[in-house]
Amino acid sequence: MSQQKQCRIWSLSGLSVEDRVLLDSLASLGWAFPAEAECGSMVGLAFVQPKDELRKVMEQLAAHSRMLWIVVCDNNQLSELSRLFSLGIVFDFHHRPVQIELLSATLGHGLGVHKELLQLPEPSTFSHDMTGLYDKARRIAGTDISVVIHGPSGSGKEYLARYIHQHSGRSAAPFVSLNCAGLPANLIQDELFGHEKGAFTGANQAHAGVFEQAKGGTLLLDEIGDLPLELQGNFLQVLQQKSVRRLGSARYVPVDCRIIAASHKKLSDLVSQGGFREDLFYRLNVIHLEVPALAQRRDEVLPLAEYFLEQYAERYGVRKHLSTEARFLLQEYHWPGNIRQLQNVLISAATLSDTSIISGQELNLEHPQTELASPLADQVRLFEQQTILRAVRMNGGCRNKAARQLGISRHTLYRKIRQSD
Ligand SMILES: Nc1ncnc2c1ncn2[C@@H]1O[C@H](COP(=O)(O)OP(=O)(O)OP(=O)(O)O)[C@@H](O)[C@H]1O
Repeated sequence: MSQQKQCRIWSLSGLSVEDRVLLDSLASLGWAFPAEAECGSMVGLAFVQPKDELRKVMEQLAAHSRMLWIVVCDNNQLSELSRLFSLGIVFDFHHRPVQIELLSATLGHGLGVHKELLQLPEPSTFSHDMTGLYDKARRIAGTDISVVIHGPSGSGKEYLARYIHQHSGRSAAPFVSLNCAGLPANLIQDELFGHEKGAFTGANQAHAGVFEQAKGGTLLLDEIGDLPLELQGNFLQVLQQKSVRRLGSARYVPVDCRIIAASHKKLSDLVSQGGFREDLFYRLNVIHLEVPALAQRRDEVLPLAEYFLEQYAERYGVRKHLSTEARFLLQEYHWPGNIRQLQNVLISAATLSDTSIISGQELNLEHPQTELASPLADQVRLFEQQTILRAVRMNGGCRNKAARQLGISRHTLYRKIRQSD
């Protein structure tokens, strides 16, 4: 179902006949009201009835404060409910009798605003492989199956996880991410499971762990391969029991979130090396998604670069363009830091370049490290191959033109290409 004109319906004590007529009119303007579980929308239409206890209304809407609420109520309830407005929980009010066109416009505006507020990532996939990956992600988004995403740092693992969340029935609830790398075990434990006030010296306040924070939504455990072995056991227990207990508490809280684990290390390798529990691996790795390094999807480099420049233009009102040389260098670079590095390179070049055209030099790309350990002859051959490849690409694939540019005969160029194949 298209998410474009979806909104969630909420009501404490059912809908009146008048409200149902209103919904029919909205439907005729293209609005859909899917069930909560299928609804990808972040905007909700809350119906408040004259007999509703306003305190309860407030509590319930505040509990779903990530939703953007538009309230339909009676005129005399407006002043009391306006507190919700000042708390930032309600986006707008419409009082009965409602003007349908105006309400429809408010809902549309709400959808736009919410999307911007959360900066939901738009899928920008420009290669066949990546489109396939995102298609797969969309297919599994509707389920609660555990997913493991593997790929190098900066390649877009979290982006993909957010995409799954955004396309799931859980999108109105929080997306919470915890990076398990580089934190001492006791801190990770605290972040995962939380603690009660007074659970240890210095625990001045109760703290909800990420399982609780992600209630109803999605929990991304990034760099799960770095989770200490002793905590892997606790984590598995949470998954099996579907409940979590804060440190210092006797109470188990039900866990209601989809788990996505990401790692730049291959979990199956860690299992065989004894660094990751096999039972946890099988529990998590129901669906495996592989995000390739940017260097393995070179056809995406230039479209992504253009996409980042467009984003820059939208944000700063200045559209910068890439010179031919800059395009060529971007295409040739080895991108050890993947999409994150590409994004940083473009933002910095767009900011620092004096003119509207970004030159090759302004990209400030360091040269790829050649293997100094390899013999000189191999390095020369590698350099020659790269130069030829570059010349052929720069000449739109025409080998005759490339040979002319390189100052060698057509036969020599063909021979060298054959040798490198
Ligand atoms: N398909 C995409 N289109 C646009 N931007 C993307 C895409 N994939 C990733 N990005 C951007 O690239 C940057 C790095 O992505 P992300 O944080 O998802 O990588 P990661 O693999 O999770 O990195 P790390 O392992 O270091 O946490 C982010 O700013 C993200 O918005």
